[in-house]
Amino acid sequence: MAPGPIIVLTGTPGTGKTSTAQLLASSSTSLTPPLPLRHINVGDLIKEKSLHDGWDEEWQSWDVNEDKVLDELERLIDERPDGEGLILDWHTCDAYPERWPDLVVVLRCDHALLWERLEKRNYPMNKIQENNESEIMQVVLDEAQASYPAEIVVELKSETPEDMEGNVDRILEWAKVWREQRVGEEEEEF
Ligand SMILES: Nc1ncnc2c1ncn2[C@@H]1O[C@H](COP(=O)(O)OP(=O)(O)OP(=O)(O)O)[C@@H](O)[C@H]1O
Repeated sequence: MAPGPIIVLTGTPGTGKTSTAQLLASSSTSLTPPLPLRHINVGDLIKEKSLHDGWDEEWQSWDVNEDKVLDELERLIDERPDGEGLILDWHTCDAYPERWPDLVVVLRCDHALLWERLEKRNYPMNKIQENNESEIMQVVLDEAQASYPAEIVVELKSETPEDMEGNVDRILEWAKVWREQRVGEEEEEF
């Protein structure tokens, strides 16, 4: 069996990547036949495996070492079991090699709603402002569109629980079609 798809799930912090990825990963096993999608929270991985060069006090975040992150992700990609796909959940996406993603999902959210979400998390004001401006200026969407072919980049609204459920359904539908195409290609090669 061939490996499953690599889905890049990106967006400004607070747009709902982790919540969506968790629902997507848990729902993916209920497909028939199952197409397990493993959720990789890249931010957590950076902390757990120390893939950084220390803590940035001003921005209250880790100074990420991209080379280490890419090496670790490459290892996870190469070692994934047959049939398993990966969801790469991170607030940036242009560091990944172009060959990695089969789908790039950019979550979007109204900036006032995003402000509220980040305030609830007790983010420092400079970080709330920076993320808010970034969402208004669609920085992550531009980054995704500049880095990957247009046909694999999709922008999805993530403002309500219904949006999230609809987004997960859409991604699962995409995964089913992706798998059918792969099986067809394998049969042709055979
Ligand atoms: N579609 C949605 N509808 C309602 N609430 C949402 C939605 N998406 C996210 N939220 C809420 O917004 C907050 C941030 O969500 P989440 O942690 O999933 O975002 P994130 O993009 O992964 O953030 P970060 O990049 O900082 O990890 C959470 O409280 C979550 O419950």
